[in-house]
Amino acid sequence: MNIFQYPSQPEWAALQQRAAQQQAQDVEQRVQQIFEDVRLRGDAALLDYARQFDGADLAGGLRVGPEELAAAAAQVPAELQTAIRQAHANILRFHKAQVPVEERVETMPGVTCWRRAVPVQRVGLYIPGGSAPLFSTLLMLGVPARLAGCPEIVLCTPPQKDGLVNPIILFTAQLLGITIIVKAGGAQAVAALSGGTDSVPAVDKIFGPGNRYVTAAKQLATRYGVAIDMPAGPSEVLVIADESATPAFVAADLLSQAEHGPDSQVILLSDSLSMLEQTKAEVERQLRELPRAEVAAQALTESRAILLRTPEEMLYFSNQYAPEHLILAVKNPEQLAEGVTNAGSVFLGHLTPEAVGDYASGTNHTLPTNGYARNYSGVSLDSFLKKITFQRLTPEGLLSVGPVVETMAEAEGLRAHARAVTLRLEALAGGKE
Ligand SMILES: NC(=O)c1ccc[n+]([C@@H]2O[C@H](COP(=O)([O-])OP(=O)(O)OC[C@H]3O[C@@H](n4cnc5c(N)ncnc54)[C@H](O)[C@@H]3O)[C@@H](O)[C@H]2O)c1
Ligand SMILES: N[C@H](CO)Cc1c[nH]c[nH+]1
Ligand SMILES: [Zn+2]
Repeated sequence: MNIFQYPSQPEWAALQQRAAQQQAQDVEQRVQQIFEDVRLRGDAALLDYARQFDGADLAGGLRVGPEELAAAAAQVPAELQTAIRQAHANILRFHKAQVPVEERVETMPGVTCWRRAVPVQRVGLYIPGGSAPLFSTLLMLGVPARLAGCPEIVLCTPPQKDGLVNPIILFTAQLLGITIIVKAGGAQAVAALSGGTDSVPAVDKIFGPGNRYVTAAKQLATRYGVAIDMPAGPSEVLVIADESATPAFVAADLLSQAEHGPDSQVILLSDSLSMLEQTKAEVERQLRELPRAEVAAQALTESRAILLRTPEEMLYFSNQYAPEHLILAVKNPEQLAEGVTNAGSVFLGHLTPEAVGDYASGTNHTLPTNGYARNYSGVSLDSFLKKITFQRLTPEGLLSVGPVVETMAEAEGLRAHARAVTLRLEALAGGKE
């Protein structure tokens, strides 16, 4: 982890660059090939890629069968089952509070308009499984999908080498009542969801994070008329720490995202050189104790510790970078939080590690990365709903709004629009309605 002291503003752009951006073109080409192959060869291509990328022989088929599903719970320790149930309850509670209220609005006398939230009908949930089976991500996607009432939920996740799906993922799927589970990962899973194959139903919207192949494939899927939640790629955290922070806590927070993958990115900002130096030393010390030290160490080669002058300057840097996660490890986090304009999710104070949002506090951990926090929100109940507007006019309503429409339509030169109103107004005048 390199320390940069008081970089000038023109130097900021390089420090804010994501490592993943540099290889984007190679990945896009590869993903395009995979996509075309799956759309052409369907299940046969999925089976080949499972062998090539996941080392799995799926002779038994691409779908998880009832026996595999039923056998899962017995392999999940009771303590973990209880923890998953608690996280499920918290996530459900937070997302339930997002249920929209259907309100009828009378814009003019007799003109009533309303908006109804309707679930996206067919959704695909991608659950990463490459280097770690992220069953927590299934809670983050499955809870809002079920709450929204999506009638068809298709889960895709890479198979283990033995051709089975991780039992904790299956246990979580059962808890959520999800039964269509496909053993496919990476770009090939996204391609299958976007066009359908014999084993994979096509969906209307694809959700879920993943590595750079998954993220690039989701973007490609939009060209085929499929919606996506957002580009949620390699994990990131930016920590703003002042001298009140505890270096060991900050180091643990940085490492918690670095351990996700070699392309994760972590950034530390401080107005105290001593805080940067102590945290760097802590990172090196704690790194040695991690089972995924190699992965985290690789991510740390692209990480930065940056000395800036004031809390305002640190916030300005962070808003420009637009991190997926922002930790405010400062004396007065509430005040600093007021100024946050670009971030996926924000963690306030010294006792709020980012890890609680990853698992169990209740907020969603599927968040925009790679600077997309500038223009996207994280996944929420809303992501699984479409809002359809409705309206109905009474005779009084037609009399009040009709002339407005006639005038505007004539001014736009759209006579048929005007006539659609005029004919009805004449009918009303003639007593036909
Ligand atoms: N942004 C978020 O909200 C969020 C949440 C959780 C996880 N994540 C991120 O998700 C990612 C999970 O990545 P992962 O790799 O562990 O699992 P993954 O499931 O995303 O990817 C595994 C798949 O990648 C494909 N793949 C691997 N190497 C390939 C290659 N050379 N060419 C083509 N395809 C290849 C394979 O098909 C494999 O099945 C991490 O980067 C993590 O940081 C992000
Ligand atoms: N930090 C990840 C989102 O970037 C989510 C996650 C899953 N498990 C642990 N963490
Ligand atoms: Zn995490």
